[in-house]
Amino acid sequence: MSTAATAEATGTVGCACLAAANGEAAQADRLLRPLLPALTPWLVGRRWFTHEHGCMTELAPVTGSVLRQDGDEGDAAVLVHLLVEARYPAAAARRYQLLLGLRQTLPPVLGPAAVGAALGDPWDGWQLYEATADPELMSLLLDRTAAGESTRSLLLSTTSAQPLPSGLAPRALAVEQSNSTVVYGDRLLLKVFRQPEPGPHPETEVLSALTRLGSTRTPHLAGWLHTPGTGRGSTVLGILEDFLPADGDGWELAVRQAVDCLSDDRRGASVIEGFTHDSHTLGRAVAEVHRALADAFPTVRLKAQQIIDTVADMDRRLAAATAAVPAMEAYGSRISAVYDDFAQAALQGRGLDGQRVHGDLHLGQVLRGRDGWKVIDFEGEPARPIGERGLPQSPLRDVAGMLRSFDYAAQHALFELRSPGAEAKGADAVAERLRQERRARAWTVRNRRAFCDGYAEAGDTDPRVHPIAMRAFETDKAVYEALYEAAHRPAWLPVPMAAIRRTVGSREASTAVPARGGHRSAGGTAGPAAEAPGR
Ligand SMILES: Nc1ncnc2c1ncn2[C@@H]1O[C@H](COP(=O)(O)OP(=O)(O)O)[C@@H](O)[C@H]1O
Ligand SMILES: O=P(O)(O)O[C@H]1O[C@H](CO)[C@@H](O[C@H]2O[C@H](CO)[C@@H](O)[C@H](O)[C@H]2O)[C@H](O)[C@H]1O
Repeated sequence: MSTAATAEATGTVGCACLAAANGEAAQADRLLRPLLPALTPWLVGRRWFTHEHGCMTELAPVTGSVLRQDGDEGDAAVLVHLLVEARYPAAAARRYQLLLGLRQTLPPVLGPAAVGAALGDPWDGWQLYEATADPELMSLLLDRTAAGESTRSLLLSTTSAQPLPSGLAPRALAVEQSNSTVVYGDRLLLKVFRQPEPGPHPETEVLSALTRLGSTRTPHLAGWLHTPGTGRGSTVLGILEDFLPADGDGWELAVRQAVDCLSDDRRGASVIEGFTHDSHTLGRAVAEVHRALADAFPTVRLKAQQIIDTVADMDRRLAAATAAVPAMEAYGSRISAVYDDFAQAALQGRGLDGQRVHGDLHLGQVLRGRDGWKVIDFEGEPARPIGERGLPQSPLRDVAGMLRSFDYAAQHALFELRSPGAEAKGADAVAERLRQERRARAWTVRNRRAFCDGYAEAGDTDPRVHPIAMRAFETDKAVYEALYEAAHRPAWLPVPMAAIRRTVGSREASTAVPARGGHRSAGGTAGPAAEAPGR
């Protein structure tokens, strides 16, 4: 890896900064203009691009900078860092962070990252591509910013006075969700936020607090990329954390085990119980993380008004989901009844403990390593405004997210086992399918129970003593999932819809709607042995 220097927007080598405060957008505009023709169609196809109602009218530059290797002959790879704003006639603008590579000729290995050709100076005819796929450029980014030779619009702050390890080989993680991730030599991981917003970032806040506390259940924060300034004047662009070696994330491990457990061929006593120990230790790990978060951030007692506000928020989400998912309409009043139970319990004086939470906890957010489960991705729920994600909430929300995830894993295992045209293959195939469905339900119940047992042992509360709150949180999560699936994976929509059907059904079947005075908390009291709702 050669050394590097920053270059000006014009592409002239030797100037350490791109944009002075004045005219920053104008310089970014000069950078963006030749890239726009190829960039726009590519951008709208990204998994992290949000499609608003109405056509995007403009992709406007906000800031831009260029990093290039020192001493190159003008034909080496160039890294263009851009913040751009997608603008719409009738929706708020959205800001995106782009890391783009430019080379005169694209090597075949970078073919899958290709965006198109630049048109106009200073890179007319150069090939544009997604830079996180290019190890050379990702080394350049980390080395330069770590050396403090950043551009004016891109800085790296670190949590330790020790220098970062150098010479680590970068590789992009193939999974691309809301963000893009690059691993450096299995030591460090850089997560690039694709829709960065000004102000403090929930994940930086949580990981820096937990790193200070010495938490062993979460990755240590090594640093963060950001724009200059302080408070709301600065934008966190990415975080650098320890890479946690793992045999897999909870989702892969759970689905793999559930497939074995559901199928006739692979079943045995050890397979049936296969994941329950993991679910149990996972419950304990999540309780430990909740305890650490309660130590690091303020805790509150959520009283009637706050719970009523939460219910109003759930109702708003339900309205949005009903507009987006026609099948939701049939359940609207029954879902509202689940939320009303929660509000009623609060009005009868039963509160809940509130604290900083994860906000988007599911099996994909936990990694199983040699020393147990680790919890990652503290960005909070992507659909919530960033400024609200750090507000104290009931940790039962996270528990509800994880319980929903066990249902997802079992349903996904069923999907993987589906043999096309089973019905046409006769009675045996139909009977096998029914067996698999029964086993999927049993797998879910077993693992939810094991998780709650672990959580109750290591934490302050057993989620099952709060059936009313849990039913509301799980229903709200399923409504969120329906919205998410409708937008991103319509084929998965039946999973949350089936959960909603069961949850409203379980409310109607139960006699759990409590009599006045019969509760300890807004969650209600069903006794510690009660099964978590939704089954
Ligand atoms: N500290 C870490 N150590 C190892 N792998 C990680 C770490 N953080 C994230 N990952 C991996 O990167 C993937 C994406 O990370 P995540 O924080 O969930 O990003 P996103 O917000 O885009 O979903 C995870 O599913 C996990 O496989
Ligand atoms: O990981 P992200 O922060 O991007 O979370 C979003 O995407 C998740 C899907 O990748 C989505 O999770 C839903 O699907 C999971 C299986 O793919 C399942 O384990 C979760 O229980 C389910 O909610 C998540 O809701 C969304 O915010």
